[in-house]
Amino acid sequence: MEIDEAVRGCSDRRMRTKYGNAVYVVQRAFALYPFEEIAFSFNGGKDSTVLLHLIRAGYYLYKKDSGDVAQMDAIKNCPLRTIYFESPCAFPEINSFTYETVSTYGLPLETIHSDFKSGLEGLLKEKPTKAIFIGTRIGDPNAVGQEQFSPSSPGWPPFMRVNPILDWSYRDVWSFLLTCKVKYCSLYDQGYTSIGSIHDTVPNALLSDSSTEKSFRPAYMLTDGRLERAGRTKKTNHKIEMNSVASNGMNNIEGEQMISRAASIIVVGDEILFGTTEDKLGAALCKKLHAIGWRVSHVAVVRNEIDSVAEEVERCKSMDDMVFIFGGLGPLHSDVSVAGVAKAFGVRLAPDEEFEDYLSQLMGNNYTGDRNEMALLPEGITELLHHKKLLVPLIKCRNVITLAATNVHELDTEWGCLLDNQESGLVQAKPFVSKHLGTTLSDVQIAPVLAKLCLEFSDVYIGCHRISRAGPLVVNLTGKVDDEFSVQYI
Ligand SMILES: Cc1cc2nc3c(=O)[nH]c(=O)nc-3n(C[C@H](O)[C@H](O)[C@H](O)COP(=O)(O)O)c2cc1C
Ligand SMILES: Nc1ncnc2c1ncn2[C@@H]1O[C@H](COP(=O)(O)OP(=O)(O)OP(=O)(O)O)[C@@H](O)[C@H]1O
Ligand SMILES: [Mg+2]
Repeated sequence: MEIDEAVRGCSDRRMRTKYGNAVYVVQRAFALYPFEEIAFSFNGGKDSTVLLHLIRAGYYLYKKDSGDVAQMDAIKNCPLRTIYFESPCAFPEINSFTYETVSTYGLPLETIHSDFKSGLEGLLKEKPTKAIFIGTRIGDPNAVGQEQFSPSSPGWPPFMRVNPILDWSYRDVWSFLLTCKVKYCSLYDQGYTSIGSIHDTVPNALLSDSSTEKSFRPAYMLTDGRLERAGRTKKTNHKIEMNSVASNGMNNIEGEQMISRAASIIVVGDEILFGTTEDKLGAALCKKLHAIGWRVSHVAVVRNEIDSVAEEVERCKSMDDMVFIFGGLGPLHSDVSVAGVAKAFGVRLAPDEEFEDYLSQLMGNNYTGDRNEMALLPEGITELLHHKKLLVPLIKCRNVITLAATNVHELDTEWGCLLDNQESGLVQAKPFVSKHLGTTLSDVQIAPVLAKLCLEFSDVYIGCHRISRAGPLVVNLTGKVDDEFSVQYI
């Protein structure tokens, strides 16, 4: 079978792994459901073209494994029921490719001329349909929360959505199509990277060829797969939307400075709780936040357990403007921080191609790329914070920033990068002003004075601490200065 041979014979280990997992899903679907009750949702797009060839390969392997050896030569194609929702707004190139392809591969086509939901209702009434193969991939707007086998949503007719390429990246799709040398719709060679209707799809501007006017490079040349939908004009790109919300960096409008900001810090480390290591980073970060006028509401040390991290993140993320996490980041069994953040936001971990590129550059041959657990980041909520001084960008999930620093020196660098980066959301707030007073008055003498001051100046922080029981008491007064240089307290 030519697809199976092409992939198994290629040198791209990651491709072979992705292919192996996807054809396994296809084979299980054939084992689970009667062949005539399975359909393939095909629309001539690149993802469904990949899926078509995976289904052909999976069907061949399924038949081979079931001992249908006598017929093996005959199984060049997979005569699976194929459904196409044809719309008058489809590109003519998509329509012609779809029709040509089903004819080339002997697919019995059922064309549906209504919207997805009512079309599927009609289909299920007409013919029992238990499962439908779909080319959904992580990163598609409708992929969030789906697995390789996901029942249709409430309100939709009942069937199993089978998504064999759910974990494939944009680059995986193109590696496969090019490795197998299969035909794909001609629009992809004209700069289209994801195809909707003629009204909402244009070539991806990131592929525009500056040397020749109005010409675009082919879709496989797009390097950042997250921007594959940049040519879908009417729909907003989730990532871009998030960036614009978060684009309130240090040099932002003065109005931002009036707002009081609070952060919490979560330190992940069994070794700190065992008492074998001392946390220095929490204290250093408190100082840095204080220096830019942020209040630290809370520093917590938690165990290297997904649930401990998740519970703490869940508490802090809704309480404070920003949450910082240290520790538990990397490939070790105890590195659970990112998984804890994902759990706190109720999303799963999904492969991030860009992050993976950084890791493979950093680790060279030690990073194999087919086991990419370290490049799994919380789906749909992750932004990468880049800086030329960082070898690997920092991970920001909504208002939670995961720091990679393991000592104070590394923290200094990362902090500088965060302050430089507009997307970090670290706005400069009004600075604090602090005064420290020492007194040898006894606690009993000073207590009523401080109580009165607390009542009178409720927006000034008044704290006390001692170096020793017998020594002097240090009183700390902290507030913020307003524009007229009088004290406007927090
Ligand atoms: C065969 C098939 C099954 C679908 N099942 C569901 C479903 O169960 N729930 C749902 O919300 N959308 C379902 N959809 C709609 C898709 O989520 C999505 O809206 C559609 O693929 C359009 O994607 P696009 O906006 O990227 O073009 C289904 C679509 C197809 C083709
Ligand atoms: N009009 C349609 N008819 C049949 N199936 C469809 C249709 N639109 C979407 N699908 C199914 O949903 C999947 C995801 O659609 P999507 O548009 O993201 O991918 P694609 O069309 O294959 O590739 P591209 O992202 O380049 O447009 C398709 O692979 C296909 O299985
Ligand atoms: Mg499409």
